[in-house]
Amino acid sequence: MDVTAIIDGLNDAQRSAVTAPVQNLLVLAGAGSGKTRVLVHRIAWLVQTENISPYSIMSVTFTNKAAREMRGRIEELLGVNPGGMWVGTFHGLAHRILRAHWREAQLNENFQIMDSDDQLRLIKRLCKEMQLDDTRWPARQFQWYINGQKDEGLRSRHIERTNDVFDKTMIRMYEAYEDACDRGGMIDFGELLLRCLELLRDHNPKLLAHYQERFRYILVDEFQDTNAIQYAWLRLLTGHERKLMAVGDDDQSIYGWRGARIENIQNLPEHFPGADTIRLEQNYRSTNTILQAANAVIANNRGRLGKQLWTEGADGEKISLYAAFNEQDESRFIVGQIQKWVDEGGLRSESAILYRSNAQSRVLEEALIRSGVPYRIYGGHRFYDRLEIKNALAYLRLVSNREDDTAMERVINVPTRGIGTRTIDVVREHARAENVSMWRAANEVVEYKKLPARALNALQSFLNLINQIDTETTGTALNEITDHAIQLSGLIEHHAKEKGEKGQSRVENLEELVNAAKQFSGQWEATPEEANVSELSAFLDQAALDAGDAQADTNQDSVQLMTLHSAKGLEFPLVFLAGVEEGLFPHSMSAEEPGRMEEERRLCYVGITRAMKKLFITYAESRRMHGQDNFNRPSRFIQEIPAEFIEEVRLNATVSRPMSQGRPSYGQRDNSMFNNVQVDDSAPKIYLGQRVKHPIFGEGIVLNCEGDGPKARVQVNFDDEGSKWLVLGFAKLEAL
Ligand SMILES: Nc1ncnc2c1ncn2[C@@H]1O[C@H](COP(=O)(O)OP(=O)(O)OP(=O)(O)O)[C@@H](O)[C@H]1O
Ligand SMILES: [Mg+2]
Repeated sequence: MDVTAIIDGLNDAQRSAVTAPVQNLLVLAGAGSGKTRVLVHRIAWLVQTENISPYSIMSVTFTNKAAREMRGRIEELLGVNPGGMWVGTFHGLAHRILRAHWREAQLNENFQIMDSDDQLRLIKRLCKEMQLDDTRWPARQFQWYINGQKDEGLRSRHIERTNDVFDKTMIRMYEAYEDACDRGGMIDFGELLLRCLELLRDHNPKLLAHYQERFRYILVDEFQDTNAIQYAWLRLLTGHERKLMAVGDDDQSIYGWRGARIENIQNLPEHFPGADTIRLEQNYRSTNTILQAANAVIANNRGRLGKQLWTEGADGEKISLYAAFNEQDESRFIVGQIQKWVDEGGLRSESAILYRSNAQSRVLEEALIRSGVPYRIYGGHRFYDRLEIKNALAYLRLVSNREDDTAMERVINVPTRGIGTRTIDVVREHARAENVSMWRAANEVVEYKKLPARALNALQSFLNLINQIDTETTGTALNEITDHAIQLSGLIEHHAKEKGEKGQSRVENLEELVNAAKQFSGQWEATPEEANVSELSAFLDQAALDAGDAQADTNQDSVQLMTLHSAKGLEFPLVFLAGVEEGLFPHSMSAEEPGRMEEERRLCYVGITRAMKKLFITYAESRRMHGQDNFNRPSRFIQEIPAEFIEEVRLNATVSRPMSQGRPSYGQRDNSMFNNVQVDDSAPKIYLGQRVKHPIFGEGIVLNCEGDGPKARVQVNFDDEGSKWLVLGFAKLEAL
């Protein structure tokens, strides 16, 4: 047996972690210091030198993708397939135990896992049965409550009773939900862990003993993001044995909003006796510049466990900061840089675009599609595949064509409006019998009164709703039709009621669709073949094409797009952090709570440290969000990076940031962004970032200004004519 392959290529600290005797261990270290590498090598070491069978090892990772990669790397090191070893996510592993012991866990043999949409549908049904008014008691709120309780390991019977109506109703729903799940043999994600914990802890000491004996060593990656129940589960499985290796980084804890507890790292030495803490301080991933920038940003957080990270690597290139005029310009810039990278011999798959909110991907995707650059989105749907977008498009499709049965089926009761399955069955039946569309059938069912009055009313109001959206928007612009449809349909309100980031993100996506419509109008010109096609149906076609434009297949070299959250643990030679603006990142939702702001900063630390060679940070001076133009300031995180590590890229010119007065130049420009340029009263009031129109050059955005009064000069970036300097007094600019 050759162990050199396992310990070669490790530094001293890494080697001491890998070769430590079988005991509890905490590896606490910053990004890119080789934590995941240590974990993989330790598994190989245990198998090779401690004679622990792969069958006796469990390794917990954060995503299934990470689990697959880990398996591959272990196999490479060992030279054999580590069959029998359990590598997976907490949910995946709990699922495995439940499948094997469904009877003991009091489940049906064929129990079904519900995803979050199924779960919501069930809760809605219960709301109706319990006659809860869904405006006062949105189903999402129940869902959020139930999942939160399960993450804490609590069933309805464990929750303290109060006289508070809110608490009482939540608990009542939780009880009804538990019953319905048990009857139907269904289990949700949170239930996987909770049920497994109870099975081992409360019901079956023999089974617990079996697994405690079986697993002689348990390893956990990304330990900083474990929540209460995951932690309890680990404590149970390790028992009194000393056999846990946890690797993590308190600075990368980014799931606090989903119940992750950073304290689990602090408590570890107490709950897992004899745990040695090993710190890794050398970073192997990033250039010195990138690493210093990350260190400087995270230094602004308080209460850190404190780590030093250094690298032997070269300084590398400076971080490029690009101030885009708007989000279109930002995307164009990013795509241009990626093309340059590829032209110089790089791979597309070496580049990643990271963003804070899902909605940001649309404009980026469009720029990539326009330039024919293949891309993949991780941990999320492509924009036009997202549930809320498909629903909104279904309304538009019905407005455009009443005979579109798929669209009708999709949204007839979304959001819920009292049209039950029975009603839909009757309509379907009628459509089939008469060989007409669902729409016609629904009209006839109402006309012939084929259902009880309540059902008929509900159906009639749906038909009216579609007609109303249509008539009220005849002759209006495409974005207004879209806006009207998402408002009147109740989709916006429906998602706005959801608690948490998901609802917020769905609302943002819907608003983004309005932006997409507006942009489409600006670009669309009917070809002769399309003379009879309305702008709306052309828009719908394009959306369908975009959605059907198969995600670049795994083998194709493609750019990686993902949210910052899903980028955890990964690394890429070329990274773009897009939309680094106040309000977007840090997200406005985190502004009030100091704890949340620190979590945003950790997210920024995660983002910066994904980059190996080159990092671009971009922000837009004007961005359409929530249906209006926003002029956000550059993110505070940019200001937290020392100026020496940054160079600004602007209008094809690269300038080093002047250090005069110790203030970065963008800070000054940023302040002026909100001040009107002083001009005499006859000239229009122009401010930076504003859209203007020139009689000859057309429309553009004001980028810069010099001087004041009528002689002031402004720089305008015209959509078609490029950037020009003009004297304000003569230019006849019209503010738009
Ligand atoms: N001793 C070493 N010699 C050479 N390369 C190393 C060494 N240790 C780690 N690396 C490389 O450094 C990079 C980062 O390692 P790894 O992903 O394990 O870090 P990490 O601490 O898990 O990072 P993160 O906190 O982002 O999850 C990888 O490309 C890895 O192969
Ligand atoms: Mg890692």
